Amino acid sequence: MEILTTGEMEQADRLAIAGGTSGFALMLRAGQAVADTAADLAEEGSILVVAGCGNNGGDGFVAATELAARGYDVSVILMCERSSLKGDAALAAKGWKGPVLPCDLSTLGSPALIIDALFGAGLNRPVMGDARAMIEAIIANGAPVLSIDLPSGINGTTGAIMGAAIRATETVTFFRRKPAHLLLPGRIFCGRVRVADIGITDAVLHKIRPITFENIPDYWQSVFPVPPIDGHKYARGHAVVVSGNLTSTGAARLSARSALRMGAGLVSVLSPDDALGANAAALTAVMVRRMNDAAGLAEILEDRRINACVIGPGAGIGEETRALVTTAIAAKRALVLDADALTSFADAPGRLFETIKQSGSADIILTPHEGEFHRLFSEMIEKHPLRSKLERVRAAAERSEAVVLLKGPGTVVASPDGRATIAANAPPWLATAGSGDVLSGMIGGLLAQRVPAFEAACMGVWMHGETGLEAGPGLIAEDLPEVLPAVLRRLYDRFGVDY
Ligand SMILES: NC(=O)C1=CN([C@@H]2O[C@H](COP(=O)(O)OP(=O)(O)OC[C@H]3O[C@@H](n4cnc5c(N)ncnc54)[C@H](O)[C@@H]3O)[C@@H](O)[C@H]2O)[C@@H](O)CC1
Ligand SMILES: [K+]
Repeated sequence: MEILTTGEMEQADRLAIAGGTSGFALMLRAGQAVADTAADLAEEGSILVVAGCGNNGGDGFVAATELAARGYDVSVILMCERSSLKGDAALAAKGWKGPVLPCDLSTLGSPALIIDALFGAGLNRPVMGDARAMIEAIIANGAPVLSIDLPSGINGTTGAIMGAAIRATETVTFFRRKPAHLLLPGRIFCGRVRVADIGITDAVLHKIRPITFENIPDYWQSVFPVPPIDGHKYARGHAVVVSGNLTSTGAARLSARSALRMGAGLVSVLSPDDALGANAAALTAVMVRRMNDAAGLAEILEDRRINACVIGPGAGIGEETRALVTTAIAAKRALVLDADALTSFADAPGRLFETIKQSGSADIILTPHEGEFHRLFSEMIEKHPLRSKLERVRAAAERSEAVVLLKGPGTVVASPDGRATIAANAPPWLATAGSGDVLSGMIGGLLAQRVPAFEAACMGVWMHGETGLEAGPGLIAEDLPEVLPAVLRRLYDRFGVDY
């Protein structure tokens, strides 16, 4: 499902209006959708609408009118003079026949529900003065809040808090979600999000050409790998994972096991001599091969059947790892660079980006967490400190010419061609030691099955989140590959794949 920035949503409104649906008709539908949700949230008791001076307030007036017509006890507070309302908002206010209370914090009372119609997409500066005092009074009131379009104070495009913001119980937005409904901190402030149809047709998307999407199976279903009945293991690819030395081998094994569970036909751990025994003793279906340095890796990669490579989990930081990375890039294998493979370039990220650029490879994925991301892209972050996570990852993909996956709550994946996805399915207990190693392996397993890099990264992130949900609170990283079959089975059922 597409995600629209507030600018793109304005364009959608304009295109719908140009197509013959008036702005006021859109507002009427928006207000009615809000009234429907309000009726679900407050079966009895009074409803207070707090309206701002723009069209978000207009939606609030329509909802108030609709709810009063349904017999609810509704009151409206307006943050400006009624006479200063313009356009559709002024028309909407005309439809409201009840009193309009001035902005007085003492008149909030004890409503069963507050409808937040202060600011929506038009919020364009930090909230101060009366508006901020009102937001704080609504928070202090404690009544459930239904926000229209966005919780007031949240920037729709970045998800940032502009000074102060309402914490909604539920948010009703229109046509498509906005980045703030998925990006943190916005997502936390939205509560449940409902997307209402207000009569804008999907045809407008052909003109808008959105490049941001929710990371859900619908988005990558068309490239989800399903082995054919007559397939054999080599057709499912061979992934290799580079192991660290004797004291740090677990991460690579965890990653390798995840790649195998994800469906790679064969997976090998490439191990230095000192760790061969440890790796061999701990692995069964995953194979072990000796590999001591970049020359050894180059030799192994002469086998064209090895088509995907994961470097980073427990690999160690330094020149040796840098050499392994440049060797794998030069060998043009689909590649996941994680953890130590990224930190090894912290002092000279340009060297990594230049190597990627020269290779012309489209199948390289960088999977940093926030710390590693800062180390690699510090120059860019210093230049544009206020960018949202979405904007930062998109710029990083453009800079590195690789797919960039920034881990954390609300993982964002971006492609150098501009496409990006935001995930919202990961539970917080997924933040545990080794979880990232599993993710890199899952993606490696998808690359081995020849899923294109951007989709493999998106798919891996979503599946990783689902395995977190499946394993539940208390999970440890080892649990994640073990519950992957259950997640895959559900996906097969959802996609209607026979098995
Ligand atoms: N035709 C349309 O464009 C539609 C718009 N809709 C609604 O309209 C909303 C957008 O309306 P608007 O563009 O009028 O914007 P808003 O109603 O979100 O707010 C804009 C007003 O707030 C002021 N403002 C912005 N930041 C402020 C701050 N920090 N402190 C004080 N004042 C501030 C602006 O100067 C402007 O007067 C959407 O969120 C949605 O709820 C819906 O009715 C559907 C149709
Ligand atoms: K609002």
